[in-house]
Amino acid sequence: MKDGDPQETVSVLKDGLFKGKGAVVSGAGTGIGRGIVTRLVGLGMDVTGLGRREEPLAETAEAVKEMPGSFRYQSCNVRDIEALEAAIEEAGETHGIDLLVNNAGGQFFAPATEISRRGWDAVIDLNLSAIFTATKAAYPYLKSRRGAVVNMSLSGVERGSMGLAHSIAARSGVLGMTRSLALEWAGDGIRLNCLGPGTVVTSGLSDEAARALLDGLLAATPMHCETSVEEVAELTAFLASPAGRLMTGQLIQIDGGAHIGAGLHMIGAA
Ligand SMILES: CCCCCCC/C=C/C(=O)SCCNC(=O)CCNC(=O)[C@H](O)C(C)(C)COP(=O)(O)OP(=O)(O)OC[C@H]1O[C@@H](n2cnc3c(N)ncnc32)[C@H](O)[C@@H]1OP(=O)(O)O
Ligand SMILES: NC(=O)C1=CN([C@@H]2O[C@H](COP(=O)(O)OP(=O)(O)OC[C@H]3O[C@@H](n4cnc5c(N)ncnc54)[C@H](OP(=O)(O)O)[C@@H]3O)[C@@H](O)[C@H]2O)C=CC1
Repeated sequence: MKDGDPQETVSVLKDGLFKGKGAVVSGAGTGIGRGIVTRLVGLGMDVTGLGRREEPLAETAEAVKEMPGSFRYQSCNVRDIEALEAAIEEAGETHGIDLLVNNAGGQFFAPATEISRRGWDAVIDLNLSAIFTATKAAYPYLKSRRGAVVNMSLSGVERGSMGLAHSIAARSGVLGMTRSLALEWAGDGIRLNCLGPGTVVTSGLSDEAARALLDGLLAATPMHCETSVEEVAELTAFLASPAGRLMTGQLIQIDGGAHIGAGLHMIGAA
């Protein structure tokens, strides 16, 4: 996506769509999270952003300050259960929750034999347990607004992946949880879905080891292209919109066909 404003290029939703609506986005200071905040605030939403570091969150605030909605942020480690519950409650009381985006996440690449129990627990806490905590804490607010949840997953999560046993286990758990809560909460009008982005070039993928993977990831992607932050943001907003009214319990892979192609899951096999 090289020409023009990348968000303009993929924008299909109408201005003011989310005026008066509220959202919580975790991992809001960087990469995909910042892109999602930017689109939601651009569409008129009042958004609370969470993350551990204040500086990137403040940069997100600066980037959206002239937009139609509003953005407030709170430093919060989503692995701290009480802090996360309190942050969700505060956001719910401040502007209501029509949309919860569980985006904070990450892992390290390592073969299973090199993942210690503490390393396993760290990745499960961040990518599975924190999502359960946030979603459960948001339930009363989601219920009163007939809201939506978008959980950030990975392309190819159903296939498994070399070097990501912990992360794939966590995100498979999130998919199971998403589908189970989609059933339990359908009567409340709450919808839950997972998004599986392919390769998104963000700061999270900028260290030397990760960059070395990029060529392999793109070669294994049938469309040989990256997924843009703006594409993930537009799809997230779509899922919260009236057009997404009947979508629940889905894993939507936005990845140039990566999950049906040669196999990102074999990266690192050589
Ligand atoms: C299907 C294939 C798709 C491929 C595409 C994949 C694209 C994915 C992209 C992204 O996810 S982008 C976002 C990327 N950003 C990150 O991943 C960064 C986030 N990572 C972290 O924050 C941390 O790594 C962590 C996993 C949350 C751990 O955080 P914590 O601060 O708790 O860690 P430590 O206290 O340092 O260590 C805890 C424990 O973990 C072990 N460990 C840490 N790194 C490694 C490693 N590289 N290899 C092996 N083990 C590691 C560490 O040693 C500690 O264990 P003990 O030594 O105490 O036993
Ligand atoms: N980039 C990619 O190719 C892909 C990414 N994904 C997933 O998308 C999501 C966003 O990734 P991306 O934007 O690329 O990566 P980033 O590393 O830029 O974003 C991760 C965000 O999560 C926040 N975060 C991490 N740990 C915690 C924590 N314990 N408490 C609160 N916030 C935390 C970080 O903020 P802080 O450090 O300040 O806490 C950061 O803002 C992740 O779940 C990632 O795994 C999925 C597929 C592909």
